[in-house]
Amino acid sequence: MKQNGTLSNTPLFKETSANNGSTNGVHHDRDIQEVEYIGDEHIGTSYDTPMRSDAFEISEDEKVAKIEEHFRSIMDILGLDLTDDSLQGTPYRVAKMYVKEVFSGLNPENRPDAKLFENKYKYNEMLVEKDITFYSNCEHHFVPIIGKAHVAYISNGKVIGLSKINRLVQYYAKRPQVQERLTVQIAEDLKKTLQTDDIAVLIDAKHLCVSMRGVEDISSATVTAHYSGKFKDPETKNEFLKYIGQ
Ligand SMILES: Nc1nc2c(ncn2[C@@H]2O[C@H](COP(=O)(O)OP(=O)(O)OP(=O)(O)O)[C@@H](O)[C@H]2O)c(=O)[nH]1
Ligand SMILES: [Zn+2]
Repeated sequence: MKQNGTLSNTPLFKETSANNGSTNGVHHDRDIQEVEYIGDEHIGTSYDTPMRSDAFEISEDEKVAKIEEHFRSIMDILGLDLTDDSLQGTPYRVAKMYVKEVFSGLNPENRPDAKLFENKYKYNEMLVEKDITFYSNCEHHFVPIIGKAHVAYISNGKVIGLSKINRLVQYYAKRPQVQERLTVQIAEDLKKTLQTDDIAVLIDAKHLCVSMRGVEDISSATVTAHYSGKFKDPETKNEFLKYIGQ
C-alpha cells in the first residue's frame, strides 16, 4: 500500500483524526485552519482535490484493471463490438491513460521534487515563467481543458529550477479539475515550496465541455488568477500582466 501524505509537500490527503477536514466521506488534505484562508481572502472551502480516504488502498495496477473492466462495460452498453481488433485494446488503453498519464497527478508520489537553491545571484525582481502549455480534464465532463499558465514569484532568498515550475503546473493539471482550483493549487504549492507569499498565477484556458458540447461556444476562453503578497500591489500586478502580454 502506498503511503500517501508522506512524499509530498502537498499531500493529497493526510491521516487525520475524526472528521478533520472531512465531510460526507470526502476527505480534504489540509486541516481546516489551513484551507480556510487563501492569501488574505477567506474562501471558506478547501482547494484540495476531494479524495476518499481509502484512495490509495489499492495499487495502480489494480486501478487499471478495474477501470478497464468498467470501461469495457461502457463500450459494450454503447453497442460497440469489442471483438473488433481496433476496439479490443481500448478499455485497457483508456484505463492506463487515466491512471498513469492524464490523472497521474492524483498520486502524491508523482509530485515533482523542487529543490531549493540559494538566491546567490541577488536577483530580487519578479521571475515570470509564462506560456506554460498544459492539458487538464474538466471534472464535470471528463473532457479536456487546454490552456496556458503564467506563473511569477519574487524570491525570498530561495530559488527553484525553472523547469520545476512547469512540472508543478503539469502535476496539478493531471487531475480532474476546475480551473479555479487548478489556479489556487499551483499558487499554494509554490508559496510553500518557495517559502514566499509573493506569487502570481494566471491561467487562460479553453474548456472542451463548453466548445465541443453543451453550449458549443468555440470562441470563449476562461481566465483565472491568483495574486498574493507583493502581487496584490497594483504596480507589481501590472508589471506581471505586461510581461505575459495581458
Ligand atoms: N466554475 C467552473 N465551471 C466549469 C469548469 N469547467 C466546466 N465548468 C462548468 O461546469 C458546469 C456544469 O454544469 P451542469 O449544468 O451541471 O452540467 P451540464 O448540464 O452538462 O451543463 P452545460 O455545459 O451547460 O450543458 C458547466 O456550466 C460547465 O461549463 C471550471 O473549470 N470551472
Ligand atoms: Zn466540463
